Amino acid sequence: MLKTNTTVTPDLDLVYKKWEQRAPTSAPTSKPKEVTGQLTSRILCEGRQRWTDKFGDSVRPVRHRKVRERRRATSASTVSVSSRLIAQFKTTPIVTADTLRVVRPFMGQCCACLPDSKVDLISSTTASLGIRDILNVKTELRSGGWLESSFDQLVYSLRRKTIHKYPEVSLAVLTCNRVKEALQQQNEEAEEGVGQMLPGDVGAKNLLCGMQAKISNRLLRLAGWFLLKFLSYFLHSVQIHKGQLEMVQKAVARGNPVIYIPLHRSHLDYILVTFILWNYSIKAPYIAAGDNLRMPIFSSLITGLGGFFIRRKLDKKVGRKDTVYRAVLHSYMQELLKRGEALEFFIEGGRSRTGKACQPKGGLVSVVVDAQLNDIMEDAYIVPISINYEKILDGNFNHEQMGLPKVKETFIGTLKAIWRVFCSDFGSVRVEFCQPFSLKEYLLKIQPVQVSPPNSGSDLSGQESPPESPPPIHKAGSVSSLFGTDIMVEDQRHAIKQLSEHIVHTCVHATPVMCTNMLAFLLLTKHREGTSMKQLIQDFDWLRQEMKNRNRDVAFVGSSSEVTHYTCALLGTNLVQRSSTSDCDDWVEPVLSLPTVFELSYYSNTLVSAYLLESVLVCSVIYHCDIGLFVPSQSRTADVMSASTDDIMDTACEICKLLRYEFICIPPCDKLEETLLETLHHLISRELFKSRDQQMSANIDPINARMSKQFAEVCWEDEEIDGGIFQEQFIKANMERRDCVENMVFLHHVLAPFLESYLLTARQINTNLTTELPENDFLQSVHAFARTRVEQGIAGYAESAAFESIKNALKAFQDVKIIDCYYAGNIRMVEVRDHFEVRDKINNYIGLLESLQE
Ligand SMILES: CCCCCCCCCCCCCCCC(=O)SCCNC(=O)CCNC(=O)[C@H](O)C(C)(C)COP(=O)(O)OP(=O)(O)OC[C@H]1O[C@@H](n2cnc3c(N)ncnc32)[C@H](O)[C@@H]1OP(=O)(O)O
Repeated sequence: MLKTNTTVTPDLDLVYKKWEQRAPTSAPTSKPKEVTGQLTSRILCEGRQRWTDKFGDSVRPVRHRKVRERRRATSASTVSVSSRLIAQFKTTPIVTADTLRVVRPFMGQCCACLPDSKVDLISSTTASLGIRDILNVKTELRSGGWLESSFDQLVYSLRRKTIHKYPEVSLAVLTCNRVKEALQQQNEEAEEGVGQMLPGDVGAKNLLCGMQAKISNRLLRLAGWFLLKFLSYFLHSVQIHKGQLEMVQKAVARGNPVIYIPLHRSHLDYILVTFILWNYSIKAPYIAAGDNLRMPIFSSLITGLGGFFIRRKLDKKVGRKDTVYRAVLHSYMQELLKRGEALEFFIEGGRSRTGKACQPKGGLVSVVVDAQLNDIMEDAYIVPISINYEKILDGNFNHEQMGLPKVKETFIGTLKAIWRVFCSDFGSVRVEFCQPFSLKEYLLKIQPVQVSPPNSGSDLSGQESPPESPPPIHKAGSVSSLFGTDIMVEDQRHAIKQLSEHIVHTCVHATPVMCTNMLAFLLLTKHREGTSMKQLIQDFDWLRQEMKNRNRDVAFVGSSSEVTHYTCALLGTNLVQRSSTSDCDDWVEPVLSLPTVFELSYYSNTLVSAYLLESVLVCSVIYHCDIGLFVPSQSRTADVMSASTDDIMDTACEICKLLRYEFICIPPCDKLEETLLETLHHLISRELFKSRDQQMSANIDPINARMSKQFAEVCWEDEEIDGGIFQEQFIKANMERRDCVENMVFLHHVLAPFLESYLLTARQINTNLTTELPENDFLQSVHAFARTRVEQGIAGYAESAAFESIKNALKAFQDVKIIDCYYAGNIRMVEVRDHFEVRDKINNYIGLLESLQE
């Protein structure tokens, strides 16, 4: 059968290509019947054969019949004929099979800094348990009787054990000392004329009523059945790793609270997490929901399914802490934790607008840490979660990346969005539950937290509490730092920040790579001017191998050719354009105009983390060695300057520091210098860089000596550094080999759009920020400048006009003490720092960033 297929393939391709050239895509019905018939059966045959070859007869491609029929009916006008055919038979590349167990890397394992958690909950079989498609319940209904086969979803739903007891905590919250003291303090302030007087505890009661969840087992069961039935209308599969869920089940069984912390990509995230847990009969978590979701009908659904409402900003007024609100929220969460309930919150504080993880927020994490430090619970398990979509359900964020305000959620808007979702195709979703780790172990490992007195947890009210008493409520007024000069608590704040960053870093590196991420990444880094389909498929293969080498999981299988065609169709013609060329191969081109390019870079950004440090080092070498990477190859000289490792490392660290609002480059338990040195070594071993030793006299500063020593240790283990002489390493780019140059250009392209945003922000600070300005006005002016550059064709990368990057750049320049921000009333102002070195500093940054532009 395989033989027949291989012989048939070229002929059919030819017939099909000829037909496609004749028939315009707008008239797909003109396709001759015999071609459609032949092609259809070929694809089906090939697909089935490949499937059987790979997985045997026991596993079938999962595809909902209704979806197939509906998609057949609706897809005609939107995608080209070839793409449409591929989309219809997409079961081949997308797989939800048990038997994938051997080839896939097991993602999300605990970091080496948590040795006990790393070996806890996991067994020798965990990694090999394989992938499951949650929407396919047939595999779970073993008996296969009449009832099961006719009403599979209903039977499955009724068999879930969802009768859990959810505690009532209102009384405990309202009578706890923290809330009472907060009310007392507020009333004292009101008497002094600063705040508003509240009768008794009415204020706290109202706040709690509007906040708390009222989980209903019946509603959960109904929602579970509904989702089983309808998710397959717009999703092909929801893939999870069975081993990961087994670990979560074990953690839950221990009775300690489990804290689910997902990265936030879409409104479907929280639905999927509870839905998956429901599938495994695990108790639903209490989920922190921003009060922007408080809408008629939806509010009741949200609270009934586990959501509790929190303010997106805790304090209503800048500079005035709402102590009562903070106390109520804090006590509510801690009462739940005391009773062993699971919590879930989105640590980034909102959905990512860029496809990259956002900087984590510490507020809710601090409540959990506080509960641990105050022995409110014995221990808690943290479960980082990463969810990735082949196509994002929430549309795109182009509007906000163009500097326009976020459109507010409304009842009608939500209904429209749900309708739109039901009428579209979003491919598959992969949900990665990382290995749960013990909070106790993490906190014990961090010295500053350990040394804090037992009852001095950091909390939402920013308090330090004396032992044996509830924490006193802080004094209102401080805007930036809560704790003033109290070093111990400041340390604790830092520890909570580190924990949050650790969680986000784990999630980012566990994120499975979808086909849309890979295609967008290739188009934006390697083929901005477009390429032939043949070349694109080759590169797709190369990138798959790269991901494997970098221990990243790729969430699909199948031939790169089919996956590439399918991905082009899924992204759609407004992002990726295809045209036929004379040599019977398609030409594929990314759409780089504003604002479409932001959507493409959203998908591409998932992969940046895999190349981040290499790209940083290549940028550093470009800056120091002044290599003509961007000049045409014929005028390029192989004889290039070399630079000392110290200089290269310093600049690389500086770039990482500058980009700290874009990426968490390394987990907080690692040292940046060491990780960069390892990466440098790796690049030398790949021959992208050449290294050369130079004997230096001992008259050197200790930092340089240490760096070179470290480098020598990493690169040349047997090399001795003795007495006053050491070997200083010099690095230069390998311009002699074409593949090395191409690789460097590629690695440069990974970060170049971000660096361009930073460059134009620096230039605007230098020239336009002559007096203090409202931050928003200044941001808008930088953004207008960025857009104009794109429109005039001056910009190297249209993505550089992304509003999010410009905002991050401004924050970074504040961090490196070039600008100052302060509040004038409720308005945030920016100004250039009044310091004699500031101009030199900004010019240095401009120099560095300009050297990295093509
Ligand atoms: C089977 C069927 C299934 C169906 C199933 C359906 C499920 C149906 C459920 C729906 C569920 C919806 C879910 C929607 C999803 C969202 O709505 S996402 C948006 C809402 N969620 C979040 O934002 C969570 C993460 N955010 C946070 O943690 C933020 O810190 C907060 C709590 C929102 C506050 O933000 P903020 O006002 O901007 O303040 P922030 O600077 O973060 O700090 C606040 C305080 O925290 C403390 N803090 C902050 N950082 C630190 C630190 N490092 N150390 C110590 N203390 C710190 C301090 O006390 C600080 O106060 P200050 O001393 O600075 O004044």
